[in-house]
Amino acid sequence: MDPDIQEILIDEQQIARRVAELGEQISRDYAGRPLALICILRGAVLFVADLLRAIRVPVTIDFMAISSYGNEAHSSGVVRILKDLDDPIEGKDVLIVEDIIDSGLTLAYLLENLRSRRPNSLEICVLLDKQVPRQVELPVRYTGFTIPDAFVVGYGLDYAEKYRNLPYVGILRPGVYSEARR
Ligand SMILES: O=P(O)(O)OC[C@H]1O[C@H](OP(=O)(O)OP(=O)(O)O)[C@H](O)[C@@H]1O
Ligand code: HPA
Ligand SMILES: [Mg+2]
Repeated sequence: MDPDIQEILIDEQQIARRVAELGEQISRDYAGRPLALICILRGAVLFVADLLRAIRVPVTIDFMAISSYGNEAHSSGVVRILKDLDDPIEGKDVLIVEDIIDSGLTLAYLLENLRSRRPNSLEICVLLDKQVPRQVELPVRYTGFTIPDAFVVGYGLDYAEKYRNLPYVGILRPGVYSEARR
């Protein structure tokens, strides 16, 4: 295990099993409706790659890059679009794919922004739902796992751009980000 990781929360096999279940559920729900996935870069890239392969109905994928954490362990509160979608979503059945919902600020911003583009439907799929008092309540349709209030990394999630390559989701040793602040 990486020495910066305090504890593995969700291992590779648990992730694979849950992603397969989500793929089946999404395939049932969207049967007969062409589905447009929107992957929120960068954190959701591993999740979406696995989820896409678990979906058995016609599906397209587009990418949007958003950032609010920068190199910090807390949200800056300012959500910025770093890269917009390539294709219009008007009239489409859209599913936003995110790695984690924490404060909810990123998804609240995205919902409002994407709703204004008039999709036929707009739903949210998150791998991790962190149990924190939400600053904004959000209708999350598909959730992989609920996790405790700790800063996690791995399977796409980073701290200061590191640890995205870990195959599991683990709690980052708090010393790693407190030492970085000095
Ligand atoms: O619910 P919130 O408090 O808004 O936090 C969730 C968001 O924060 C992280 O993105 P980040 O800004 O770190 O960008 P990244 O995906 O490129 O790491 C994460 O990937 C989510 O998009
Ligand atoms: O716990 C987290 N880890 C990584 N990125 C995040 N963005 C919001 N919360 C987190
Ligand atoms: Mg990040």
